[in-house]
Amino acid sequence: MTHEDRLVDAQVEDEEQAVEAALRPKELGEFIGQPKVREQLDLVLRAARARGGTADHVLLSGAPGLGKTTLSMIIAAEMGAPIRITSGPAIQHAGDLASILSSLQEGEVLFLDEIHRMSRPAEEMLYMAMEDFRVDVIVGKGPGATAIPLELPPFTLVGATTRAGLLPPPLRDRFGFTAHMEFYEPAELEQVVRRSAQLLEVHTDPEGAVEIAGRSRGTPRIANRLLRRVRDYAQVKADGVITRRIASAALEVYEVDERGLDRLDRAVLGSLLKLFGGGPVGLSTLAVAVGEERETVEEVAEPFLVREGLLARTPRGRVATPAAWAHLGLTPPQQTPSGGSGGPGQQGLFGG
Ligand SMILES: Nc1ncnc2c1ncn2[C@@H]1O[C@H](COP(=O)(O)OP(=O)(O)OP(=O)(O)O)[C@@H](O)[C@H]1O
Repeated sequence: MTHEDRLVDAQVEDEEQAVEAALRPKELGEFIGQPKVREQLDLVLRAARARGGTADHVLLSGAPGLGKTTLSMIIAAEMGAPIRITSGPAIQHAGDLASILSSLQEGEVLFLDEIHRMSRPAEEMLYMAMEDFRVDVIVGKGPGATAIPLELPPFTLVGATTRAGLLPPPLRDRFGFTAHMEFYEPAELEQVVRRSAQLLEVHTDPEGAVEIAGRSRGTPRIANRLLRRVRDYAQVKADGVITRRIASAALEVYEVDERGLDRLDRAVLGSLLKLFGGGPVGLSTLAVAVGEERETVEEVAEPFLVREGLLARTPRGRVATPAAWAHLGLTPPQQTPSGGSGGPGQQGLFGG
């Protein structure tokens, strides 16, 4: 199973981009949740506008689908500035960055997604561009190479990263404002669902929105995606109105349970509980039992299970928490005096 196969994955799919664009809030007042980020950003932008200048560089960190691209567009809109969108992996040479920077207009917002994945020479060029609005373009090679300084118009860099800790400190320090985006509360996701339903002209009753929000893993992108699938179901199987019953029946078809776990998550948890007595069990052994690649279990399923407090990664292997037993409606085995579960899948038997 890959990221793309999953309804509850937070990565954006290609065909999803147009509909996402239609659902994006356009101004700060419309942006739901993240109260601290909104309040702080509002101050930064108001102050910049009052000075008649350009806003400070902004770093947004947080998991995929939490609204970093949306917020960068809002920053541009609130500043009345154009926006240029690119990403770290697209900038492999310093020259790529130089050509983007030299074509920016005064006050323009440059959104650099996945900024931690930029090449080293490009990153070093960015330091000077951010601080002095200047770059040195190197012409020629070897001992005859010369650096030609190029003045840039003032601009606002909005960098986005899933992990701010991956950024080298000199880059991190050059941002005037850093915001960490948290996962959304269910009540906030409910608002996201209600707002999107209105834009998509689908009728959702309050309970229907609650049901979708509760299964959206704290992520607006997933909430919007589940809403679209529930809308399909409501249109095909009912009168088009999303009620709690319709939402839960639709998401049962798509195998997304009431806590947002999908088939893969439940397969991992189910194996851990039923075959290995709740662990500890090694990652490789667990992956074989589920019939998936080790990386899929580790990178695709586990982060959410850990965040939900259903699974723990310990030095001795993966361990299910009491909440995992409760979620799958199973009873944990009696503890043996040695502290192990006594289940059939102990680390010693299967290695891993
Ligand atoms: N606070 C919010 N209020 C309403 N809708 C939101 C909010 N945040 C995100 N969304 C919606 O969720 C979708 C994903 O948001 P966005 O593309 O901005 O996420 P992202 O963090 O940039 O993701 P990635 O890191 O994968 O690029 C968009 O359709 C957007 O409309």
